[in-house]
Amino acid sequence: MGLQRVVLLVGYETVKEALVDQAEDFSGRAPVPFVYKATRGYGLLISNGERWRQLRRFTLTTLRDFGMGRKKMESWIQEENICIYSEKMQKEIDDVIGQTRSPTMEDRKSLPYTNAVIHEAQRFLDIAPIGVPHCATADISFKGYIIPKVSMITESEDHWDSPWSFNPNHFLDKNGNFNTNPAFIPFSLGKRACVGESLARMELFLFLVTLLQHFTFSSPGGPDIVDISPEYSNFRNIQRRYELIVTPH
Ligand code: HEM
Repeated sequence: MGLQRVVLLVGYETVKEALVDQAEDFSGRAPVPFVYKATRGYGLLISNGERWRQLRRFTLTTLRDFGMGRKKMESWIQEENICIYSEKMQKEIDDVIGQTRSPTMEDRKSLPYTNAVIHEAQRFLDIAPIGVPHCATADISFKGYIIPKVSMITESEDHWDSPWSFNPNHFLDKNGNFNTNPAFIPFSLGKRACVGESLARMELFLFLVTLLQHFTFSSPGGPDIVDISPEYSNFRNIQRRYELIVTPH
């Protein structure tokens, strides 16, 4: 962020109050120096004002035309792949889908544990820990403070039983049913929220379930030697590299 002043919004309620209840005031994108240098201010992510409005409308329409989050997209995603493992997820997937049929988004309702693990992985890995900084569109008033037009605004959250542990129970009720938590906002909220959210969610679910249907993933030194803390943590949390043993079923 260099020497620019930053206002940090902490806690889900504060973030929601700013990005949803006062959406227009907080819809500006801060000129993050390295992004600005790479893009010269062009493109949906970094632009502001009329250019951003037009790009956003165009992008959402185009993604919709390509079928983002729809049935057809589902069948394209089913043909690709990535990784992760857990015996419990594999058992749930075996019981509900088996190993021959491809998963569909409809299956998500019947796979609460797998769905909870995906949500917990996104929460815990926290790849964009401060989101993508916003800026106020004018001198605005928020919670009794005046935030000048150029201030940067970033986000942070804190709403979990054990925020620093990987625990899928953050997304399960006591009967093992999937339970959403409003503080889960990896795609952010409001007018600047991620335009790729439904595509990304579909990919995460279909990739993971397909992989676990066909492979078991293990670590050469056993699970205990895997360090799941990020190797670097700054604007992004960068995860460590691991060696994996991938065994087909
Ligand atoms: C797991 C995957 C993803 C995560 C966690 C993620 C997260 C985010 C976050 C936190 C923002 C900033 C929102 C804000 O400023 O309040 C964002 C913006 C954005 N995302 Fe994503 N995203 C993901 C995948 C995608 C995909 C697949 C696409 C493209 C199809 C995409 C396109 C964009 C664009 C264009 C913006 C800028 C929107 C704007 O400034 O108006 N993202 N994303």
